[in-house]
Amino acid sequence: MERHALSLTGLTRRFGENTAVDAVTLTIDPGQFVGVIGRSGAGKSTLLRLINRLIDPSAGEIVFGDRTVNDLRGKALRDWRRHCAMIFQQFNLVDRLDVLTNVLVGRLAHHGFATSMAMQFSDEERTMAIEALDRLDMAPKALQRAGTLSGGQQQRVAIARALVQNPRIMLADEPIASLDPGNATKVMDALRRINREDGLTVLTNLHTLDTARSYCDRVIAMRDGRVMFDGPASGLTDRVVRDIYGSAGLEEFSESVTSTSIQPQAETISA
Ligand SMILES: Nc1ncnc2c1ncn2[C@@H]1O[C@H](COP(=O)(O)OP(=O)(O)OP(=O)(O)O)[C@@H](O)[C@H]1O
Repeated sequence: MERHALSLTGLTRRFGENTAVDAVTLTIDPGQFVGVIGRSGAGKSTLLRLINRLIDPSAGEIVFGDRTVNDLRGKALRDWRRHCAMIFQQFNLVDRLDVLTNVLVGRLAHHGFATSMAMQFSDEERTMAIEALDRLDMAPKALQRAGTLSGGQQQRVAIARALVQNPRIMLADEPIASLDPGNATKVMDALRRINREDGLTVLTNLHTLDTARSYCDRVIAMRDGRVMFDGPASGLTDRVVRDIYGSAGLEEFSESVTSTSIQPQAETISA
């Protein structure tokens, strides 16, 4: 796998008068597990969407290895999006399709028009999809309709779908915001395992401080589009958080959602 640093320089995105991401400059080394935190509207989602070019920057540069991502067009841009797998708060699975087919959807970007329209996949791709599901303890559900799974199970299927893209970077936009604590822990544990086993860079927006502290090597705190803190999770003391967010912000981010000590809970829907 290509292992390159991702560098953002002066990255800016304006929506009319509003500057959602304001001159962000940072470098993410390969294999880092990075959490982006900040209050609602701080620019976290916009930052992720800029990186995978779902939206275009108003100014600044995104560089991955020797590739200037903000200049990419056409096939090169499609390849980049394939290299940056993204998972979302709402999972975005096709409810009526089975789990295995949902994972195989992650392979479509590797296909030409005809085979992708026909949803034709090779045996090798099916094996790859089953292996990805197995890593997330979801292989037994491969033939079940995605819509019948719990939220935590759906998110793990979404991670498997992202993995079969063979990504260089995994972007996760509030991946646990809709999940109960037990499922949130399983999803974060899965991301951490992939990060450690594959050396895959993970960049995830989180809305709880304790999750960032438990899982991230590095935390980036944003406010009004700017980076207010960038450092190891251990540097995020209550004092730093209060300085960045004010005391109201501290309460907002201190609530507990995941904890490495939480025992896995029963899934809300079982097969
Ligand atoms: N497509 C858009 N059009 C106009 N304004 C937008 C658009 N997307 C984001 N914004 C604005 O940019 C700012 C940053 O939004 P963003 O969604 O990146 O914040 P966030 O930190 O991810 O918030 P949340 O935690 O609520 O998702 C907000 O003021 C938002 O209203």
